[in-house]
Amino acid sequence: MLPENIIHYPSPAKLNLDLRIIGKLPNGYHALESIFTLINLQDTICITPRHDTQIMLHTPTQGVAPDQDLTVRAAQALQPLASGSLKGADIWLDKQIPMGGGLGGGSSNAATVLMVLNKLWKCRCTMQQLLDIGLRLGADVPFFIFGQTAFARGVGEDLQPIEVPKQYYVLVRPDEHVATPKIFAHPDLPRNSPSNPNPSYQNLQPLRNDMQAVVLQNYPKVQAAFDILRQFGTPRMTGSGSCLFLPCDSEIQATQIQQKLPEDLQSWCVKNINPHPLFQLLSNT
Ligand SMILES: C[C@@](CO)(OP(=O)(O)O)[C@H](O)COP(=O)(O)OP(=O)(O)OC[C@H]1O[C@@H](n2ccc(N)nc2=O)[C@H](O)[C@@H]1O
Ligand SMILES: Nc1ncnc2c1ncn2[C@@H]1O[C@H](COP(=O)(O)OP(=O)(O)O)[C@@H](O)[C@H]1O
Repeated sequence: MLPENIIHYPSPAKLNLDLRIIGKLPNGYHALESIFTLINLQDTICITPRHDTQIMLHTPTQGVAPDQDLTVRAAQALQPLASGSLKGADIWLDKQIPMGGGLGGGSSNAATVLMVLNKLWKCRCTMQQLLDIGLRLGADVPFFIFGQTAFARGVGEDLQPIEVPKQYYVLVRPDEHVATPKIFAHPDLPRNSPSNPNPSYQNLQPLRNDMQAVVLQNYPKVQAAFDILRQFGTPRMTGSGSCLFLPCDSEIQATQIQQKLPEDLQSWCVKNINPHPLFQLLSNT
C-alpha cells in the first residue's frame, strides 16, 4: 500500500488524559484545559516532492473526499511558503487510527505533513509559524506539532510541557460515531470547571473528562463499552469520544484484560510515547 524504499513518516494518535471545560470564548468555542499525550497507535505517511505544483493523495480514505483530506489541506496551507524548486507533493497515507474517535488521527496527519513538507519544500517555517498554520486546520493540530506531552489551554493552542508517568492502556473503540458539535452544544455539558493555574499530573488527580458523562448518557454503545472496561479498573474517554482507555499497571496486565474483552469490541494495547517520533527522524535526514 505504501511505496517501499522511501521514508515512512510516523503520525501517532493522542489521548486526552484529562479534559476540563472552563468556560466559553468570545467566538462561541469552549475554553478547555487538557493533558494531551501521544500513543504508539499510528498512521504512516510517505511524501515525495514534485516538480509541478500538484498535491496528489494516492491513497484516498473511505468517507473523506481527497480535497478535504487533512493531509492535502495541510500541504495546500503550506504551499505558498515553499522556497525550493520542488513545490508539489505525492502523498500516501496508511490509516490505522480509527476516524472520529477522539484520537486525533486527522489532526496528526496534518501535523506530520506540515513538519515534513517544511523540510522537503525548504519553507524554513519556525515552530510558531507551523503552530499558527496548524491551528487554522484544527484545534488539535498544534499539539502534534508541539510534539511533547502537553497541558493545553484555549481551544488547544496554548501549550506547555507536562510530565506524566509512562503507562500502558487498553484502548477500545465502541461502534458509535459521536458528533463533537452535538456534545459541545448539549445543555447538560459542564462548562465551569475551575482553571488550574499550576497544572501538574499530581494536582490534577483524580483525572477526568468533562465531556464523558454527556456522551455516556446519549450513546448507549459507549456506555456499554464503559461498563465492560469498568470491571477491570477506571476507564476514561478521550476527547469527545467515542474511544475509551483503561490505565493498566503493566503491558502484561493490559494484554490480559484485552484478551477478556468481547471479540466484537475493537481494542488495542497501547502506551504513551514522548516526544513525537518524527523529531528524531527529521533531525537525522
Ligand atoms: C474535543 C477535542 C479535544 O482534543 O478533541 P476530539 O474529540 O476532536 O479529538 C477537540 O477540542 C475538538 O476540537 P476540534 O477537532 O477543532 O473540534 P471540531 O470537531 O472541529 O468542532 C466541532 C464543533 O464543536 C464546537 N467546539 C469545538 C471545540 C471547542 N474547543 N469548543 C467548541 O465549542 C464548535 O461548535 C465546533 O464547530
Ligand atoms: N487524513 C484524515 N484522517 C482522518 N480523518 C480525516 C482526515 N482528513 C479529514 N478527516 C476528517 O476529520 C474528521 C476527524 O477525524 P480525526 O481527527 O481522526 O478524529 P477526532 O477529531 O475524533 O479526534 C474525520 O471524521 C474525517 O471526516
